[in-house]
Amino acid sequence: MASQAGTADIPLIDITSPTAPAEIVSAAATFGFVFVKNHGTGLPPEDIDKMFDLSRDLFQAPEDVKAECSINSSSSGKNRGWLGMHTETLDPGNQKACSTKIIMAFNVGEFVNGKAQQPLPTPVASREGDIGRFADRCHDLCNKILELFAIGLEIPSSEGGSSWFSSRHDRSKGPSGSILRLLYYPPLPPTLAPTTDDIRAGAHSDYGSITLLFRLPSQPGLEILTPQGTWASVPTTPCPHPTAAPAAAPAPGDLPVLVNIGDLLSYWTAGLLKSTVHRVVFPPADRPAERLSIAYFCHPLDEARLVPVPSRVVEAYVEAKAAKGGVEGEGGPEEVERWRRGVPVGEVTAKDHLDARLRATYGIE
Ligand SMILES: O=C(O)CCC(=O)C(=O)O
Ligand SMILES: [Fe+2]
Repeated sequence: MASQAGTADIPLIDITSPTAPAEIVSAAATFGFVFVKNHGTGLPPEDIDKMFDLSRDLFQAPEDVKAECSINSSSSGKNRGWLGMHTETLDPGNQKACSTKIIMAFNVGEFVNGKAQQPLPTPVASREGDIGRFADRCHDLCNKILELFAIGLEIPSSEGGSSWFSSRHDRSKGPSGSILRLLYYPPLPPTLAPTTDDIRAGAHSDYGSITLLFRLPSQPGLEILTPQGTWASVPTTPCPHPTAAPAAAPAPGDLPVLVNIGDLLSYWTAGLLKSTVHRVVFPPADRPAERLSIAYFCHPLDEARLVPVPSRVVEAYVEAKAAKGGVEGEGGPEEVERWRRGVPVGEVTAKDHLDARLRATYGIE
């Protein structure tokens, strides 16, 4: 098992800066995670706070109210709705059976004309508009970020240039597997002190293109697996520069947005952009024991074909990797070969990829 390291020194980026494309590619290629300053995201801090309030109302609702919108119900649709504890097995080999709920989530799929395409639990049904607007803004931010990646990867304008990725995430062209997920990690009763082996969310990588992650200032717990095989905690506020004056505690919505690369974008870039394994651990005893977070999993259009990215930066990376016979931990010759072929075995479209991951995680067919 990986040992504990310190804190991950994940860079903080201003997406409106002219240097953002190079900075974001470098952070994604090094850490797979990057902090994005709230400024320029199009996500007003008040909206983020409002989503946390809504999330609290949802999770405080009685179990039977939430269960009406279960992910297993036929009216919710694939990968949508309420998930209780053991519905999700992120890391079956290492996650210990803890006899209480360790993670609860509500997955909201794409809206059509401002309407959710699944039942919403009573406590939040009247706030459908807020949820839809937040998901839309998250998607728009993801597209801004994907544009920065396209610029940073120097995709020629003859091939689509800065919109190479975002055009494949343009929801006006069709459905995608994008999901807004509200997460709640309940406090453990004192009789159930977690052992060091108990993990709140098992080690996993995300499936899609990129994930936006919103957390609360007083609720750490997220850790990433470093290339050295150790776990490093991800601070809720980026580490200040050593010489900077200590900042006042930020309000939740003022925190930078944490962005991470998913498997699909990593695959698409032959492993240049890293899809980093991460997990959520229990907090030290002096911290509030419950934890809330919100994730937006951005996926390409279902029918987006997984063709090679026309980028000389990616190509140079592949050539360098091939020359070394593949780099350990960054995908070997097989990955290089898959990328050269352009189409992974059995996965022609983004939907093929997502379906394969959902089958492995939830047994969803
Ligand atoms: O709650 C968190 O901080 C992370 C959640 C996560 O990684 C996920 O749902 O994929
Ligand atoms: Fe995740």
